[in-house]
Amino acid sequence: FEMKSIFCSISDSCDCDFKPDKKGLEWDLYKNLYGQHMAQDIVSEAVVNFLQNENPDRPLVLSFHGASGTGKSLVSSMIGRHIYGTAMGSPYIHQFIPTLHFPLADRVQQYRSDLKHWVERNLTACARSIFIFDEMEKMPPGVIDALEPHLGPFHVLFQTNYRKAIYIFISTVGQEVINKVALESRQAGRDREDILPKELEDSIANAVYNKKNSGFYHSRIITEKLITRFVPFLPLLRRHVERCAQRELCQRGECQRADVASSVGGAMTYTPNDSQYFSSTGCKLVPAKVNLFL
Ligand SMILES: Nc1ncnc2c1ncn2[C@@H]1O[C@H](COP(=O)(O)OP(=O)(O)OP(=O)(O)O)[C@@H](O)[C@H]1O
Repeated sequence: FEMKSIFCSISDSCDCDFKPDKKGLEWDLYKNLYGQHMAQDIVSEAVVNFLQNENPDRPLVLSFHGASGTGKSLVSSMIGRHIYGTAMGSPYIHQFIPTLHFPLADRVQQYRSDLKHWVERNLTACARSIFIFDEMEKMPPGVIDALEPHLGPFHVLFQTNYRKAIYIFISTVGQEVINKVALESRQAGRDREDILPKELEDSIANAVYNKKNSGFYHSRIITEKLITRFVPFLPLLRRHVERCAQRELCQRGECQRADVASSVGGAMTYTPNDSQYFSSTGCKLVPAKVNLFL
């Protein structure tokens, strides 16, 4: 480990066992992520461009937003899989879960210092590390700002290159804004695929900045515009839920049971009450419902 760190500092190019499969990532997003045209486009473009760059001038910082079960964790594991060949098993992919790693609001100072040192240590060992912060809505405010200096364009500190890292933040904050735009668009008879990221980005940034008791509340990461892209995940429709069910069935060798996929679609709860467009749990309960109907 020591030798490797020294080598990495000197060469400024410690890429670990970084073997990006850019085509594989694009294909996986296109084929296996349903109903999320914005996430497909933004993630493909941002990640592929970033990976192509031998010497990026700042890290890639993505923030995923949307309701539960819409594919946020799925996309973060796709990114991991196509960069390090394994979703979460790689020593260069680090996942933080606030309720586990930062449970106490009165320990913010301690968490800040732990987080900063921990990220620095990992980037010294592997400049292409990936850091995934799940459930940002549950992180005590202030903790994440410890990373502010690392997310910007300036950092080559103590010979560690901080600009090759990928940070992914995941949260449900912003779902109201996203779901509102999805609903209005549907009511206006507009195609779902016509919703553009630029209609949502500013409102998502506002929502996270103003959401009390959550990770980005009054965070300088937002005011300093250190998030490369906000990635909106739309609420899923019944047809997407049925596709999730169909895929689950195929994985179990029951591909022909379209009747089960349809029953699963029928068994979900949909919102809003009157029009029943959007699955309130996305595809999350699909495996459980498949068990029920199979
Ligand atoms: N858009 C989608 N396309 C295909 N499969 C999906 C999609 N959304 C969810 N799924 C399926 O549902 C499961 C749960 O989704 P996922 O964990 O990605 O949700 P999430 O958005 O991260 O929600 P949460 O915040 O509750 O964790 C995934 O493993 C995946 O199989």
